[in-house]
Amino acid sequence: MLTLQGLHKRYPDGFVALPSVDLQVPRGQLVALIGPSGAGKSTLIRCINRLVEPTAGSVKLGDQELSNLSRAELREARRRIAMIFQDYALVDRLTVMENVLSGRLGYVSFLDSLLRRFPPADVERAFDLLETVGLKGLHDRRADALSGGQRQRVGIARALMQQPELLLVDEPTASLDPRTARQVMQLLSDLCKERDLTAIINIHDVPLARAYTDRIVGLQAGSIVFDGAPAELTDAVLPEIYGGEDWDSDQTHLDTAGEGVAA
Ligand SMILES: Nc1ncnc2c1ncn2[C@@H]1O[C@H](COP(=O)(O)OP(=O)(O)OP(=O)(O)O)[C@@H](O)[C@H]1O
Repeated sequence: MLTLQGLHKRYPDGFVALPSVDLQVPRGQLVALIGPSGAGKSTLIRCINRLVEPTAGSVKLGDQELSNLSRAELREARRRIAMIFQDYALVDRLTVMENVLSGRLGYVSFLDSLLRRFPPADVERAFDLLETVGLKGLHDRRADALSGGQRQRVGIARALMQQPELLLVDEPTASLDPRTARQVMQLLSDLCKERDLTAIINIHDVPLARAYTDRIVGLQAGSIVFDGAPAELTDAVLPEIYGGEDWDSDQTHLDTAGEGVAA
């Protein structure tokens, strides 16, 4: 269970991105975080692993309070939380296998990490994960020789190498074509179910959020204005999250025929 209580973020320039967020996410749930640009989605997910430092409030993963950990304790706790990025954040000049194994860097000694020495069990697991994400046979390929969809699959395999309890996913499909975006969302959904993994996905694409997640949380100006099952996110509710006028002119994005057109 992930529990956020009174989570508050004020940036150094005084801007309050999150006034006070309360959210509970049970283990195994896949949550889509939606909302207009600037609503605070990235700030919220980054406050969970403290890539952005919350100004006040509580972030608990299971029984562990994350918001007051020392740097060393935080490093340890971050093993439990993996992140997947829109731009994949791979090292281009390294192979697929090296990128996937880098998910274990938090577990090996400093020297071993410098020399990129990993235990055979890790290498074996990396091969298994590459098969799981549909990249069997591509372990020796340089990361920059992959398609966008393949790169995101490497990012997912690297995240899973960490054996995390929580996945934080930042716009995983924003750089992908609609078909590949659906495949990536299906993969994330399957993996969460199989592994009882909790995930929060910051996503702009409402049809994809509706199709592939268990729960949708709508943010507006840093506050939760919708929290419900995908079926409850009716077209009538969307203007409450996105603001009426802008949304009306964007109705084409509401086509839920399954084509994930980025809004
Ligand atoms: N370092 C910062 N200093 C000041 N304000 C910031 C900083 N980072 C973000 N903000 C502001 O906080 C608000 C929330 O930003 P955030 O990136 O979390 O929104 P978002 O919902 O993820 O937007 P998008 O969908 O466009 O990525 C925005 O108004 C943004 O300008």
